[in-house]
Amino acid sequence: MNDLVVGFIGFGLIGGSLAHALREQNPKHRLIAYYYNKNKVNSGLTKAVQDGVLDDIVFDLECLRECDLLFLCAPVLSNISYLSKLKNIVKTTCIITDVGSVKGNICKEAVALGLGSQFVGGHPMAGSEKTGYTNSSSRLLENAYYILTPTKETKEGITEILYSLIKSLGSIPVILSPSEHDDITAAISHVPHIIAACLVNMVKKADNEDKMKTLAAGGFKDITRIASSSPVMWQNICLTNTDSILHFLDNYIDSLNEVKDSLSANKEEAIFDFFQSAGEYRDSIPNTSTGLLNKVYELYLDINDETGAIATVATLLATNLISIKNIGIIHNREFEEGVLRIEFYNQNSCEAAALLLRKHNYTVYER
Ligand SMILES: NC(=O)C1=CN([C@@H]2O[C@H](COP(=O)(O)OP(=O)(O)OC[C@H]3O[C@@H](n4cnc5c(N)ncnc54)[C@H](O)[C@@H]3O)[C@@H](O)[C@H]2O)C=CC1
Ligand SMILES: O=C(O)C(=O)Cc1ccc(O)cc1
Repeated sequence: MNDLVVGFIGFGLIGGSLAHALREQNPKHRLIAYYYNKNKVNSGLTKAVQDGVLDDIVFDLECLRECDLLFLCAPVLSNISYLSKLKNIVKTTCIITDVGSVKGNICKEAVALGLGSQFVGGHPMAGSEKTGYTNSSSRLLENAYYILTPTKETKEGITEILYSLIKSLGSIPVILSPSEHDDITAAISHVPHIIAACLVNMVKKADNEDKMKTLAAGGFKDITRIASSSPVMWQNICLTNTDSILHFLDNYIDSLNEVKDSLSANKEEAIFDFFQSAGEYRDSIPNTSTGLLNKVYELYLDINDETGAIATVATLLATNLISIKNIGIIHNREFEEGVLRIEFYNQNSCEAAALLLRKHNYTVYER
């Protein structure tokens, strides 16, 4: 990729992670971030300059005139409001994209302002409940799906350029329409965040002596981790993807009422089926999770059912200096016969192991 001038508006967890990844991909890109308050500069931005991740902080949107590529990385409503301010500033050749969790409104606004031809919506499907540059890392984007939503008017070639750039940063680009994006993310991200917050608030209300908080175990913590996310960010998401969120919230309320009915009527079989069908679908979700917290580097491998087969694989990897984090036979619906699952410490080891094992005629599955 050529040396680019890349601008950021909003420079926290996601903006910072993109900047890290761009810097690693090509140290010669010029990376600049706009900040809206000259008198109280965000310490993350100053740190990014010290780290050599940013070249400059600018306080005037006019300074973004030189950008070849502009990432809007503030909360969704702020990103939308910047488009009208940028309209008479950016070059016509500048590609404008955003990273917001909702895509319909911003794509519509870009078209309405006449910026549709140079705008492509973007959304890295990776992140965490943490905020700010200090929590950012290029690893956040590694192997993460990164959705791109061109507008009806995006000029030919623009989406392709962004697609290649995203790929070169280690993410997996996927193209969707803005409405399909908003529907999918309402179901798999936005409603689950609301549910996590509801669960926490339910316990908070009932927990008069903090006994519940003290005793809260792994399951509760797993399902509510995302309740610690930025309230501003989630307020913005709820205010912009309202229709899709309401639709899936209605479905969710229906399913809660079904469970309630099964419990009230003591329907043993229905209660069992409820948990079983959820478990089956949950187990079928690929384990190649994204984000800093749960990244898993794993391979699956057919091996002969004979003594020493696992040891042979482990020895082959060890003699090639590839460290194993975990190894074991697994059985699930996808691999009915059972396969060997090997987990590694990082992406490089995982890729090197796949190459090596294939060279030794093993059948390797990467998910
Ligand atoms: N946190 C996550 O896991 C993910 C977030 N997103 C989206 O990325 C965007 C940014 O989120 P994060 O980086 O997580 O949040 P963050 O809170 O870490 O960073 C947001 C940054 O925007 C700045 N900002 C706020 N209002 C601004 C304004 N009016 N003008 C300029 N800058 C402003 C803040 O100072 C902060 O540095 C949001 O639109 C969010 O929907 C997308 C994928 C994952
Ligand atoms: O922390 C998590 O697991 C998340 O779900 C992070 C996240 C938050 C918002 C998005 O639009 C995408 C990903």
